[in-house]
Amino acid sequence: MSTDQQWSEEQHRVDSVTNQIERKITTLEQEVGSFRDEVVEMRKDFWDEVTMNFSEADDVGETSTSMRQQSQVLSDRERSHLNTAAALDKMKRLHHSPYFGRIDFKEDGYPQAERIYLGIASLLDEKEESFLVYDWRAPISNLYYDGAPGPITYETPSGEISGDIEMKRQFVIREGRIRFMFDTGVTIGDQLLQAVLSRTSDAQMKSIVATIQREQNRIIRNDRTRMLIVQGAAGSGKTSAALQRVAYLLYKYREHLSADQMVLFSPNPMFNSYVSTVLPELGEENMLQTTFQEYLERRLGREYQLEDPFIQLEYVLSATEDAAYPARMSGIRFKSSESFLKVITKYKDNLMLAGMKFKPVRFQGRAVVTAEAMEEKFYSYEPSVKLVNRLEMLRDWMLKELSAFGKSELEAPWVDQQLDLMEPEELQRAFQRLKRKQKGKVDTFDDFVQEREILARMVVSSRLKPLRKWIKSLRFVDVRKLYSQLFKDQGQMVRLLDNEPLPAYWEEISDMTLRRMKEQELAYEDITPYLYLRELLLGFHINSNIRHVIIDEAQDYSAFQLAFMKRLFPRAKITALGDFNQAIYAHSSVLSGTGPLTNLYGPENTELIELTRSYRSTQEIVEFTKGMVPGGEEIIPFNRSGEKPQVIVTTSEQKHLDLITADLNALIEEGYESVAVICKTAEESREVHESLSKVLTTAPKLIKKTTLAFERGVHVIPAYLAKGVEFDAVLIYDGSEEHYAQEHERKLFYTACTRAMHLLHIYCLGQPSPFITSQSETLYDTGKVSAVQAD
Ligand SMILES: Nc1ncnc2c1ncn2[C@@H]1O[C@H](COP(=O)(O)OP(=O)(O)OP(=O)(O)O)[C@@H](O)[C@H]1O
Repeated sequence: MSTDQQWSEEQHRVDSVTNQIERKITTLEQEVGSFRDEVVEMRKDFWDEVTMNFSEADDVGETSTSMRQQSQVLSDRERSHLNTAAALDKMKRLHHSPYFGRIDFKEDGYPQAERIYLGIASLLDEKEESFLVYDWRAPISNLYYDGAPGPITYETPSGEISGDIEMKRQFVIREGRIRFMFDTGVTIGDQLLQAVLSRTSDAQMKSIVATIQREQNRIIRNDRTRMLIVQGAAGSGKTSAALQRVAYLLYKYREHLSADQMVLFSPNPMFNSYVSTVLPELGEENMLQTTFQEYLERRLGREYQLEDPFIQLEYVLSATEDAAYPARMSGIRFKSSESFLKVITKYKDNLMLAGMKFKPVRFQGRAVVTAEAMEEKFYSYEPSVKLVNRLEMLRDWMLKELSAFGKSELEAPWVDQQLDLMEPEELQRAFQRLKRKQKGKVDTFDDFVQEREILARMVVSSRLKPLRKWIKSLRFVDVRKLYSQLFKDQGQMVRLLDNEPLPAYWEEISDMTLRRMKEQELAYEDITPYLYLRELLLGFHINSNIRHVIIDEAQDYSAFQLAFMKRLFPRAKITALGDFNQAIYAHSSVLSGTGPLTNLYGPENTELIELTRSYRSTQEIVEFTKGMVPGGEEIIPFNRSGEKPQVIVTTSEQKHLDLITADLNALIEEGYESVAVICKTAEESREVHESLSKVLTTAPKLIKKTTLAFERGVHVIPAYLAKGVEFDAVLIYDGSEEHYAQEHERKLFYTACTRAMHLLHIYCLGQPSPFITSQSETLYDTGKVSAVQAD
């Protein structure tokens, strides 16, 4: 406990630092103002300042030098303006809460300990000699997160430093006043974390820099491994750690790394908005954010109707009675597997020898180059030449064939017809164009024969232009046929599989795939393999600018997709964050210790960090939910108490809805800011939303896969869209046996329940799910919700 004297000394320091910040703010505001005025003036006067003279060659040179100098001065000023504005912005962020931690570190060989204060940015004193505040990402700040009081060493760019941590202290400073202050031991104090976690949830995620835990710090500061896998329980801070890690890397490598060289793959667009404020809060620009589906749409969306993962999941969850269900499931598993990846790779290798499919080049219904001729040509090249290079050779040959064809068409009747249809002005314009192109070589229209030939050439060339473009972009490779072929020829698939068996229901899988492709559709499980095959054949569209790829909810990616991403970003380090207990998609989990994720770069380039402490939910909710999943006994709740989860059983739909309505109204009345009614599917969410809209005092919001922003209030949401986000209170709409009993529904149910921070109420229309009843009755209460009695 800190004494009054310590408190007043610290407050004194806060006051002094705040005063210095205020003085800096005043100076910087003046500087920003004058730079801005200067830039505005310079832009206005730009042309006056430049000496303009174009009469002689020398003068032109002088003019351009003058322009260059002037624009150099302008861009220097603009840069100064931006830098000063950024410094001002930083001061403003520090103003009301300049720091949150202190350590006293005595370096070996020095008589006295240095007091090191940590904040979200660094601050020098007025003489610019010593640090009043260190950035939380500075090397020395690591001591705060990683070290307990006692002897310690830490790394700096200039070598290792050893010493003793004599004290570690935490603050909460608001509006320049110390609100909390306490000294802590090994970890960053429970008290502050208690306070932070007891708050109500927000529409936007918050930064956690003041309370980063030791194991999270390992994730944040890990910058050596090529592949960092984080397996963490629900609410263990995976997303938080990932975002602070981005801020850390941007700081540490600020000379070489910018925000647009990092990309975060999120589970859905709403999640993007949920996390988008963390980095700006820390004074950094956001990294690029996208979803895997968005990427796929960009690549294939114009050619096919693409199924998204949510539609696939809806099918998996609700079509169990469908006769084709087992085959679809078997297909999903197979097409997401590493085996299928190998099949496609081998298939491509085999295509070097035989089996390529081409689309003929046709013009006005006539073959310019037949598919057979292309095949023959393709296989006439040296077999040792790479497939992509052979395609390029083929392309060049085809372009020549097309030119020859064009020549042979000059006398064709359709060309005459075309010329007859041209208006005189049109002819004149065409001629002018041609003249420009040929740089005056063509003088007049005198010679009729020459004129006709020139124009005919032009007409033919313009009509063949799309074909030329088509050939140049290698679209003559019939990827659709090649992919279909995999499902048409069972013998070939058996050979490609080597010794592995064909997946169950192979015939049905093949029929299903071919049928959908005929309709110009690709099932979600087919999209990545299809794209992979296309890229293998035509060359990978790689992105070498990206240096860090962060994959959140990594358990939702198939082995196939991850391998694909590895190729896509050849120069990137990957951080994959996930929880195998939340793997709700039909493809198997990729997060096991020796699983496909580790295989991507090999164990020597991979590090796995596990997070077992769960921060989001109260102890009671964690104790209850951890019993639902295998390995759950490892999950440690953070020491924050609340009421036990409630299980409310009803027998009539009307009563069910009445109880939920009363509960929601009571929660709103009590001041809960974000409440979710979590349903199983989108269809159920729509129906529940409709019913609740009629009876609730506050209009509920329906969350759909297209919802972009996350707001406070009452939400009705399908469980799979609630991934990654959290609510003060969660009401499971129907946790009955009928809804959640199958093994594949276990993780979905777990995911839904673990979204709750403070309250979890599970309504069951009928017998409760076995995921509830298989647990000790001491972990939950039954039917105590609100004044309304359950039946
Ligand atoms: N060190 C910390 N200090 C303060 N809050 C924390 C800390 N770690 C996690 N939290 C809080 O716990 C909650 C869960 O964190 P986060 O969403 O990052 O977890 P997650 O592991 O990604 O969860 P899930 O897999 O269930 O989506 C958030 O409210 C976050 O702010």
